[in-house]
Amino acid sequence: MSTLLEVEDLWIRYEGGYLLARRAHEKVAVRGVSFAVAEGQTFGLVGESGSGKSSVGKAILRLVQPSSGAIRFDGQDIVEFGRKTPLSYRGDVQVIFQDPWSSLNARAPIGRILAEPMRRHGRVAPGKERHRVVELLERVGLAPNHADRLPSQLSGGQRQRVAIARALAVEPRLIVCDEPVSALDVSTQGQVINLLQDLQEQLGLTYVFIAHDLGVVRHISQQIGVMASGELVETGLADDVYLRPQHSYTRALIDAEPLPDPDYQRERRRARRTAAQNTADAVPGTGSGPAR
Ligand SMILES: Nc1ncnc2c1ncn2[C@@H]1O[C@H](COP(=O)(O)OP(=O)(O)OP(=O)(O)O)[C@@H](O)[C@H]1O
Repeated sequence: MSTLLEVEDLWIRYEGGYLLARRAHEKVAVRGVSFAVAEGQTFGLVGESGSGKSSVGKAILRLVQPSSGAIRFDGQDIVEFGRKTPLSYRGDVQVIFQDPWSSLNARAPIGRILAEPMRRHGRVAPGKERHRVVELLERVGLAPNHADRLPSQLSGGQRQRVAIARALAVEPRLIVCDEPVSALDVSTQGQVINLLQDLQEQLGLTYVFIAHDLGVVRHISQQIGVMASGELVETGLADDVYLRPQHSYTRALIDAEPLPDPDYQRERRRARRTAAQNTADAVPGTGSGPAR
């Protein structure tokens, strides 16, 4: 499997304005983050609020310019684009935000919201727009007549499906999913995650999936990276990170989940038993370990 996205030693600093000609403050939001994502796979990026996840996503989307480091997409360093981002990259890399309500034009019918990016990126032949819109709506589980409705006439889950369809309209290769289910109720969250997984299988999409809930990220990711204070403190296969976390911050993140996963609890009990056994084995005369 080939690597589609490679982030290498990424640093992002925000300058906080100037006070009496002196720099008031500088915020280092991302500190030397590196990871790679294979084509067709999902890299989950988790961490609490303010840990720097969205800043990494924005740098991939070219919404912030990194202070240093490289972001290679299909081998090309996109940091070197500087101020000019080619239209082809804007099409290849799309985003789904947390709040579909604020990311969709409230006054435009859904059909227009979907047709506009297709036209801009030359992804539709003249006269074929309605056909493509209906195709996209069906792909995300909506009905053709949703094309004539306004965002306000849809539920939160349906609006997020429209946001997904809009991302698909330009036939991207990579989608940055920035907390795409955080604003939805639990049953709708599951449906949207399943939809994203189905689309990945059907279209070979690659995702960077940002969330604060490790339980959600685990279900959709092959690899997970855990961020704290701008640094990637742990990375690995999704089940290893979730079931056998090495970093205390990762454990705290899982323990903070409202409904601890039974797999995780079972794995933690097993790890505690093994640790107790090892201690007993190492200290003569304690526990059930053999006396030496
Ligand atoms: N434009 C900006 N100017 C100054 N500081 C910023 C800016 N954007 C983000 N920050 C700061 O950078 C740090 C990382 O923010 P970021 O949004 O990347 O974190 P996050 O983990 O995605 O948090 P959340 O889940 O709340 O979005 C935070 O301390 C934030 O206040």
